[in-house]
Amino acid sequence: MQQVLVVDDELAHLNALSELLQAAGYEVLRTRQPERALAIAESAGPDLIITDWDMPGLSGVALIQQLKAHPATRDIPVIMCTGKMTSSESLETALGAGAVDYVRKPVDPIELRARVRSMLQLSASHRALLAKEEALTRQNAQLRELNALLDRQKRALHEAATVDRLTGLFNRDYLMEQLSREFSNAQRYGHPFSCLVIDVDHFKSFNDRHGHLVGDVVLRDTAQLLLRHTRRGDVLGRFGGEEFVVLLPGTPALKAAALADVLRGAVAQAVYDTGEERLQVTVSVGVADNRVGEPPNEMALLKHADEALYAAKRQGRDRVVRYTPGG
Ligand SMILES: Nc1nc2c(ncn2[C@@H]2O[C@H](COP(=O)(O)OP(=O)(O)OP(=O)(O)O)[C@@H](O)[C@H]2O)c(=O)[nH]1
Repeated sequence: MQQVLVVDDELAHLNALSELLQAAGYEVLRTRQPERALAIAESAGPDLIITDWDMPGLSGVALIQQLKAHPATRDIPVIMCTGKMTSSESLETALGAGAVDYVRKPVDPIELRARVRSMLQLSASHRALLAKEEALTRQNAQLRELNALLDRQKRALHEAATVDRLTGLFNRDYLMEQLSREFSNAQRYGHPFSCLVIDVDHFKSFNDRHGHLVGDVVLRDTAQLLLRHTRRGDVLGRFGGEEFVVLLPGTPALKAAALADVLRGAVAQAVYDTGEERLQVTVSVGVADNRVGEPPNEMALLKHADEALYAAKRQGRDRVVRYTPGG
């Protein structure tokens, strides 16, 4: 049942209005004290308030202003009921304060019922709209959360697909993708493009001597060391096992070999302290670019770098060898 709060200091008016509304099927809350009306409105949350204008203590206009200032009662429609509504100024004052309508005293029962009914209908649709808006806001927040979750999952999937778990560098698949892309770009724009293949020397015997776990730590630390010495734009990844690849867009073989030697030297100087032993490893590096030997595609370039790496191994390891055709 819809609830109407009636506020009027005159008992006769209060009774008359209450009876009228009850007869029309509304539940009536009533008070003769406008100050109490605020508390009742806040706790009961009636569907409509009808208030007198002239009341001791708090006038109807002041009551409406206070109701409108409070978030819990702000949206309750208020009808001003008074004999004052003779001038358009007083009508303007009442509506300006926040009343949605007014009725004149003495109250015409038919008019009052009609105004109350239409106001309650309006208020019900207003509430339904507010509820829909709230539901939409909630759904929007849920959608935002879902989107953020999807983004996180997408990032995690992308990372799983492109990152090597042991070292945190790019993995073989990603390296191959980038190799193909950078090779095509370099060929299209006539830019130099180099590739380094870096392999830890005698890693099998290192593992045999110190254990696979220590071997893992060395691979991880070597990866970080290589990362520190490469630039943004260089693509560094673990190709597999104890082999790393660095793609150097915009870099010819000579400069790439200089960088390779910096990387080789950094690895050779690094000391891995196991607590019991201070261990060192070296790397051999093969260097090739898209000019020397004119590799027709990215796989040929990689093969050139691999051939240079094996030449470095043959020549005694811990060194950098540049690819030369027929060499
Ligand atoms: N700890 C560790 N070892 C690995 C990993 N992947 C490959 N290896 C080891 O790396 C070693 C590579 O050995 P080889 O390919 O024979 O080469 P090498 O002993 O390094 O000898 P050269 O390359 O000729 O200097 C093997 O013993 C592999 O088990 C890894 O993820 N962790």
